Amino acid sequence: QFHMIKHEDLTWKESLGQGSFTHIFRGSKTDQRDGVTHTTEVLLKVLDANHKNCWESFFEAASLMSQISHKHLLLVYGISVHKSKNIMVQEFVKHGALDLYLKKSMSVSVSWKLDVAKQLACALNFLEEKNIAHGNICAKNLLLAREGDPSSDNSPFIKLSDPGTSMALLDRIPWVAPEVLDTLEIELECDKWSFGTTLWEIFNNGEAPLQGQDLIQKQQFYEHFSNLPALEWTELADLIAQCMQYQPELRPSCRSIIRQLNSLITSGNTQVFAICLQQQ
Ligand SMILES: N#Cc1ccc(Nc2nc(N)cc(-n3cnc(CCO)c3)n2)cc1
Repeated sequence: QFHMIKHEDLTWKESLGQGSFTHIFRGSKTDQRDGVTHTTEVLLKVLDANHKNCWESFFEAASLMSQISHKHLLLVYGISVHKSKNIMVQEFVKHGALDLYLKKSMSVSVSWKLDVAKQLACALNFLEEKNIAHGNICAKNLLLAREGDPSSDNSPFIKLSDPGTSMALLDRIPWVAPEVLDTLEIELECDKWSFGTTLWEIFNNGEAPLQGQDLIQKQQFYEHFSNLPALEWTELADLIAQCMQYQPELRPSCRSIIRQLNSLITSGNTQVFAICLQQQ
């Protein structure tokens, strides 16, 4: 159900790091179209040979993303199978994963963060309308295509990456919704929970929630119905709390999330505007 790419059409460049079961490389692919050779910069995501057992979810993720297209969904060109390696060929997104970007550049503004949050909410709304659950929403799976900088006033642009191989569920606490640990089913409401966790990450400069806690402590976080430490901005903390409700049916719809983000953007701008007026 997706395009097969010949191994000889791929060029491998430097390694860009390792995920849990995957290794990523910068690369390029060539293809002939109407007799002309095109070379495209790509991201090569290799699934470790010794994790072949989860290659189904790897390819399922790829095929899901390649069947639908949206400006905030990562483009997957296809897959390539060579010897014992399964390779997903993705569009190369210029600035890489958002969690690393936020950790590096501590100076992104509140409006920048709200803009990114709104783009993610739009991507989720698109998936919700197609009744597709992503299952692995987190800052690491948000890729930054455009930095956007305050001077030239152009805004950031993100792409939601493939769900990736479903890592061990306990490791994904507190991104994975609590009910998933019981049902092992990914529903639309699960993405709302993960959206709340990702919002928390974005407004904590990419810091991972429950950083450094071991699996027992993470399991207890759910057993005690705990919540993440609330942000100072109470309206934003409220939105995160709504998304991270233990009862899935009480979590807000994407439309409600977008509406609340819009009013935070407006109120944020109003506050900045008021401060500017005071300073005149
Ligand atoms: N320095 C640097 C730098 C690194 C990477 C990119 N580009 C890119 N493009 C993609 N399609 C996917 C990813 N990617 C990054 N981490 C993961 C694993 C977690 O999802 C996937 N990175 C750009 C610059």
